[in-house]
Amino acid sequence: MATEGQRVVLITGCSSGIGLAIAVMLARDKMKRYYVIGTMRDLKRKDKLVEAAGDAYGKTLSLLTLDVCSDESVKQCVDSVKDRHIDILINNAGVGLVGPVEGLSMDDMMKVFQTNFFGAVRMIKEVMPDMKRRRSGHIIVISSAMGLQGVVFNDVYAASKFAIEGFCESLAIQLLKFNVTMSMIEPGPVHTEFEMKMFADVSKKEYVGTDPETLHHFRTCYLPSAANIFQGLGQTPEDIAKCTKKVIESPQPPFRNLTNPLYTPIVALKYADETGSLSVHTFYYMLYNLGGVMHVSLSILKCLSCGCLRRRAISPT
Ligand SMILES: NC(=O)C1=CN([C@@H]2O[C@H](COP(=O)(O)OP(=O)(O)OC[C@H]3O[C@@H](n4cnc5c(N)ncnc54)[C@H](OP(=O)(O)O)[C@@H]3O)[C@@H](O)[C@H]2O)C=CC1
Ligand SMILES: CC1=C(/C=C/C(C)=C/C=C/C(C)=C/C=O)C(C)(C)CCC1
Repeated sequence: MATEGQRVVLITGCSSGIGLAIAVMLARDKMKRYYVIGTMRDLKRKDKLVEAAGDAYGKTLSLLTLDVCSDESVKQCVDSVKDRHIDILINNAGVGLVGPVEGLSMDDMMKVFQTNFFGAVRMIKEVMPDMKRRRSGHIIVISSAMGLQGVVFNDVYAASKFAIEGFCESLAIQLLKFNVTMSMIEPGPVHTEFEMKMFADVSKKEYVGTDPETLHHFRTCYLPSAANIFQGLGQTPEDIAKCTKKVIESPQPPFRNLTNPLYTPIVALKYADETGSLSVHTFYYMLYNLGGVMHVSLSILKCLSCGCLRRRAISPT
């Protein structure tokens, strides 16, 4: 149970990846400032978390079952927390989906929205009223850089993250009146099971109904580029946990938090040209003309982010 002065943190989707890393980092906080309730839809998958948490398990970390797609599971879980008191809610549970839209089933698309959008909404609906009443709380959503900028062949996944961004951006304004803070964490690619599941899914699916030309673009242009981008720009779940902890501990937590300075220029294109043409045409060019030399584009991106290109341009000697 939480002790006096500890902040109670409930995290969804802690069986792997980012959720697991955040749970471990907060539960192992040197000053023991957090009492973490790590949740997952199937407690049979708890071993990795328990092992990574070490002696924090049973002290500053406890586990509960929670499926964000079920009203009953969400209510049961929150009701079982002492006084339903949650200081920080971290909506992390999420699933990916890639491929040509015409080759994806409506069921697969709905599952993405059920988890990434309605799952987070269901959690917020259950936890937020208590926070408002107490005039205190912090709601965090592990969104994505794809919640700000669409990426080819990720149409439905990006839409689910845009949806949760729109929902939270609207809600954040009202919540200010109740001293409840809202923050989005927006990672680019991160090496987790998400990446493995995506590539495994792609190798199984046939995308029936997709014309050969589109399938060719997907398989020979997009997939190799995406693999390069994960390899060249991918962060670790611990990087995202560190960024999330910093946001939690900030006296004035920002609403938007891009986690990857190397990916930031990709999102910045959107703000550089409000018509949207710059980003659409740049990504078209990167995908279809630079696909084969994506590693060169990534090096340029890295140099843009670290500033060395600018420095070289200013003093060319
Ligand atoms: N990896 C990446 O490149 C990026 C990921 N993100 C976002 O980060 C979040 C975490 O993903 P990541 O750690 O990478 O991927 P993982 O696949 O490693 O983790 C996803 C977690 O969500 C859980 N989950 C899925 N559906 C449900 C559900 N209905 N109820 C409860 N939990 C569920 C999974 O549980 P189970 O084990 O039961 O399947 C798993 O614990 C997601 O929201 C994702 O969109 C954002 C940007 C980049
Ligand atoms: C192919 C391709 C791109 C791919 C980006 C990818 C694959 C990003 C993945 C992000 C993830 C996985 C976010 C999770 O939420 C760019 C860089 C836009 C440039 C144009 C070509």
